[in-house]
Amino acid sequence: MADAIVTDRLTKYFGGRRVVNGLNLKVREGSVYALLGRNGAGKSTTIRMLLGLLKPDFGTAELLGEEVSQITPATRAQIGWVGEGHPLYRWMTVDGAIRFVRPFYQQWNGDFVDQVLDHFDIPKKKRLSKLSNGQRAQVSLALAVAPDPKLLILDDPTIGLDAVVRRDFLESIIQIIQQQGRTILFSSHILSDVDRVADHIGILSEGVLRVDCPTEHFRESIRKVVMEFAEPLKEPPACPGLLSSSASGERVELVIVNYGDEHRAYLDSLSPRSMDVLEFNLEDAFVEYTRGRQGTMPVFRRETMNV
Ligand SMILES: Nc1ncnc2c1ncn2[C@@H]1O[C@H](COP(=O)(O)OP(=O)(O)OP(=O)(O)O)[C@@H](O)[C@H]1O
Repeated sequence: MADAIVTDRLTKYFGGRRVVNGLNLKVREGSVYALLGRNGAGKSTTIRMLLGLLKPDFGTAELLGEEVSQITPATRAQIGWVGEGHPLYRWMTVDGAIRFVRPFYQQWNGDFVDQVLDHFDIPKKKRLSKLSNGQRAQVSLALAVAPDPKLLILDDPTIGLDAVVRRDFLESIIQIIQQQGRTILFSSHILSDVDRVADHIGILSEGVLRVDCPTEHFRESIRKVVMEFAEPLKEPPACPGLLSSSASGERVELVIVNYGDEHRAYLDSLSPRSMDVLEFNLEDAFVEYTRGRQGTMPVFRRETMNV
């Protein structure tokens, strides 16, 4: 299947610091790809380069098969996006914002915009400056989806939305877009949303893409092993893929990446009195993975994992 987004060694420096570092990103057509990372990891900078809002210092990016710096108006019209903080001209009314954005696109699903505004009780005559942050977010998401884009790029779209709106609205947008085999790339810190809607995740750490694999694969690859021994160990066991370990008396906890039969056989050989292998949800797996130093993080990539 073709890739809707391809970057090749995409790099950005700010003040001599490399904040996006040789990024090779591939987002397959039809996928919902979540770009994750701790604060300052480089997500918005990456998205701004993809959208042509920021010039890379090195490397290239292609959207829908066209190099970002030379993208044609016809292709641009097939890309919907929402920037961080939902930027809109706040002096406009809701209706005015729709009339302003509408002529930029050949296709426009006006019914969808009306349905969204009705559903969330947003009066069309009201100025954007008089709406709440969450209501403005709803308007800007509706405007981004109205042209029925082939590719939707959203920088932290759930900022300012309450839990009900997040579920109701974001998920329905994703369903609508995905039904037609469209592609979505979004950044987020709400891992429960990501777990529900994203089929693939990328995790940036200090501008480096350390993880690029199916969401489920990442979640299931990280396990916590809790062991009780007859007496305290002199030092916690070391094994390949060990992310962290802690020991308290006879109890030892290990967090291990790519946990498998070899780990089990090795840990069994230490003759623990008991051993439990626990699964993580996506948020806990993300926290365990990203809380360490970058140098100690194992890499999960399509090319190294055959996925
Ligand atoms: N215009 C700029 N000038 C200088 N430094 C910048 C600029 N924009 C971003 N940075 C720096 O680049 C790094 C990456 O920022 P970026 O906004 O891409 O991170 P992020 O992953 O989106 O973070 P967050 O989750 O907090 O939004 C940060 O250290 C930030 O301070």
